[in-house]
Amino acid sequence: RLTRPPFPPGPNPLPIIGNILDLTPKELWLTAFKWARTYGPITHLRIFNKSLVFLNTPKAVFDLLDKRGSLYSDKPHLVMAGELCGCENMAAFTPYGDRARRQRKLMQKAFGPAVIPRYHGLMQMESRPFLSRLVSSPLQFQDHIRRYAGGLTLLVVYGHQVKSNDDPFLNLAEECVGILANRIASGGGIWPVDIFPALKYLPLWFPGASFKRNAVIWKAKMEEFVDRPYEFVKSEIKKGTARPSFVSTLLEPPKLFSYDASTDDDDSSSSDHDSSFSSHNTKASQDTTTDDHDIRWTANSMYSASIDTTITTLSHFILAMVQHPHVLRRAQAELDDVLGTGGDGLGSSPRSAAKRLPTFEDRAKLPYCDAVFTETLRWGVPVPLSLPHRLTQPDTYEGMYIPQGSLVFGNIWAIMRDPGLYQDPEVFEPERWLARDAIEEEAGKERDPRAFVFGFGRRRCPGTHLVESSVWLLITSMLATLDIRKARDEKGVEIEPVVKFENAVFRTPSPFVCDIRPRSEEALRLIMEGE
Ligand code: HEM
Repeated sequence: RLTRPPFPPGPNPLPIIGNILDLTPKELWLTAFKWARTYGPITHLRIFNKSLVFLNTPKAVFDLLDKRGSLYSDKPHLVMAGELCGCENMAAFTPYGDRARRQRKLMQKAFGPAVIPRYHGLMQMESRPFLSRLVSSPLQFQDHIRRYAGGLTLLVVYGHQVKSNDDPFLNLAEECVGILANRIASGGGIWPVDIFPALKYLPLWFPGASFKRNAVIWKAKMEEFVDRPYEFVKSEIKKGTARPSFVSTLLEPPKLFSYDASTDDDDSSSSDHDSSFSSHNTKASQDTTTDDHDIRWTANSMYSASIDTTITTLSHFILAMVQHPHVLRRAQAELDDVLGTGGDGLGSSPRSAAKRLPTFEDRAKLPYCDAVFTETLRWGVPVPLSLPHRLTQPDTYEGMYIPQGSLVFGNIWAIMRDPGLYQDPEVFEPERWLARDAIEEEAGKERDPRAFVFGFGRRRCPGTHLVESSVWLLITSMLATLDIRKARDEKGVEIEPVVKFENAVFRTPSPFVCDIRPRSEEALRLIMEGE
């Protein structure tokens, strides 16, 4: 003790309980940001005998979470979330080891970069109904995004097609992701029982054991969330009506899903969902040690992780457009130039809307739209403290001691709001990404929000490549066809959107009032085509 280096700096702990009173159940990233400004690249807190470490600079996150990934890729064993609430098998909670590697392999098969082009057709097919739902009930935009994101993953992972916002699987997912993110993981996910595991033996009726009574209810919900869509696929397989999907292809022995990278190029234009899997099913996978349990939980992990993150990102995009009409107009002008214009100029835009919806082939010609997407990720910071990693051995970094078992948070919020990295970081300014080679140059690469907002090292988000395509397509499709602006009251006065962030893990804006409508009659026709 006397010879080891000091802990990283941080707020003074109280005797025994440490810094527990410094933690906030909501928006912990705002407090962690203040610590970063006060204490520098690393902040250390102690909760009873557990260390919490916040890494506040790109150098600190890359040095530790990336370069020392073999030490920093475990996940905390949380008695409350994992054992009592039954989440220990979800990918984001799986300890680093064989099971985590098997799960990530499966996710790579479903959503690795080379596979994504196979879903392009499906995304394009789903984006038009999304726009049409948005136009018919714009105030429910978060419901529509939920349906799009959940629907896309449900179709790809379970072969289930969502037909309404009231879909039972979508409702179940919303309820469970809400419980997980805002109840179980509230305040960083540390409960007294995580500090004193013996508390788990308290009988349910015992005063102060309400956490256990809640855990019983939440665990039952989580199991239902994992099992119901999975059992659905099994029964569809039995009936012979299963759509090809990630789960069905892994479950049907003669059609084990095998991903063969050499076949990517010739299939990239595939435009129907079925071909994402079925055309590649003939070759049985030789290395499949996957069992029912792995498939069940991996499928659920991808599904549950895709919904809130996408809702959050796209809600930030809509908010940014409402608050920055000049950005919307510039992006629309770029799209009009590339897609061609026509029509009557119903909307307030200087032009009258694009002639067709954007496709992935247009992307290279739309640098400003790409800049809007990049800036949305930076400005919105969907998961501001990432998810905690656990350190498996004691470590020393720049003369500071980080104890074994520390929970380590990449403080993405502090990085995305660092004026040393991004001038006027609070300002939504896509132009910052247009400076020549802003992202390609070495210095630019280090600033690219994609290097941060999806987490770090061996636990980095496996959904990044899907998001890169699906969110880009939705953003550009909305820009091409819709005007997004402030709503007006009955006197015609603009209503400023009021936004609150009341979450513990995701930075999801509360629903806000805005006006979303087609840019022109022609845009409306384009949206409604095929309805
Ligand atoms: C804009 C959207 C998204 C953002 C910002 C995002 C961000 C993140 C972050 C910050 C993490 C924690 C990484 C870490 O521990 O270092 C994560 C983990 C994860 N994400 Fe995403 N994500 C998004 C969309 C998705 C989608 C669409 C999927 C599924 C298709 C997905 C699946 C997962 C899974 C399974 C994990 C846990 C990985 C592990 O612990 O090994 N995410 N994500």
